Amino acid sequence: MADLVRQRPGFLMLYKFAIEELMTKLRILSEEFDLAHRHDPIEHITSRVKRPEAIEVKARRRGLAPDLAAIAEGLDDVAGVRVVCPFVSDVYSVAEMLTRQDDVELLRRKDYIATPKDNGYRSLHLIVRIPVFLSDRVERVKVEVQLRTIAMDFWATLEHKLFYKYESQVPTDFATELANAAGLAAHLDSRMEDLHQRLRGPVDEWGDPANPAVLGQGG
Ligand SMILES: Nc1nc2c(ncn2[C@@H]2O[C@H](COP(=O)(O)OP(=O)(O)OP(=O)(O)O)[C@@H](O)[C@H]2O)c(=O)[nH]1
Ligand SMILES: Nc1ncnc2c1ncn2[C@@H]1O[C@H](COP(=O)(O)OP(=O)(O)OP(=O)(O)O)[C@@H](O)[C@H]1O
Repeated sequence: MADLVRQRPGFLMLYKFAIEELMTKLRILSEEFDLAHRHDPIEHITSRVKRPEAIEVKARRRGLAPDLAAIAEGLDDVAGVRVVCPFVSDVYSVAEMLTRQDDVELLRRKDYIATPKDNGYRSLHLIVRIPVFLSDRVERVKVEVQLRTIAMDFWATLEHKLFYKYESQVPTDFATELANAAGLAAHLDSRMEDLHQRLRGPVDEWGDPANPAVLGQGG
């Protein structure tokens, strides 16, 4: 299957283009929101096209037929974008601003912030489909968008390194430690969110903080 993917470079190129389209949308939201509200809701963005070998492993695990149409249909994360936000409220704002765009079709939404996974994993996942305009046609391509805070990303990145791919082998006491650590990260997020809201204060009729002095912007 990995060879099949490699032999058709146009297949993965489509996902690369979809990522570029989505990254442009996110960069525009980031810059414009910052200008309008004096707060950038995006800390950083990363992306990846899944490697042919990883596509093969996952396609086999899912029992997919060995053809590109089955992979495109059956795998949602061949193209992946990860948006890391300063605050939890930013995660939901960015998701909302992205999914209300006319050409972004929301296929699935999993809120692992409202309902964390048993191991403690928290993030908001969206599967979206966006149009990619080619020389002779338009292709609608799926992209997995993971939105999370810096604290959630810190935990998930280290957990991925330690355990994610070896879930069944995690000893119980390790799993408990890990879930506790995720709880600490969530607590930190909630304290930082509280500070953020207090610093912003009530917003005026333009959507700007009514308390610029507190942000160091008062005359
Ligand atoms: N570090 C970490 N990442 C996770 C965890 N769960 C999900 N993810 C990430 O989120 C992606 C999608 O996970 P889900 O939304 O649960 O999707 P799924 O199709 O049910 O699960 P997968 O077969 O893992 O893709 C995964 O491929 C990982 O990149 C986790 O427990 N730890
Ligand atoms: N949506 C995404 N955006 C950016 N990076 C991602 C995304 N999903 C996974 N990654 C990163 O890509 C790297 C390779 O991950 P891989 O393609 O093997 O998938 P995975 O999501 O970790 O696992 P699985 O294959 O079980 O879904 C990892 O570092 C992972 O954190």
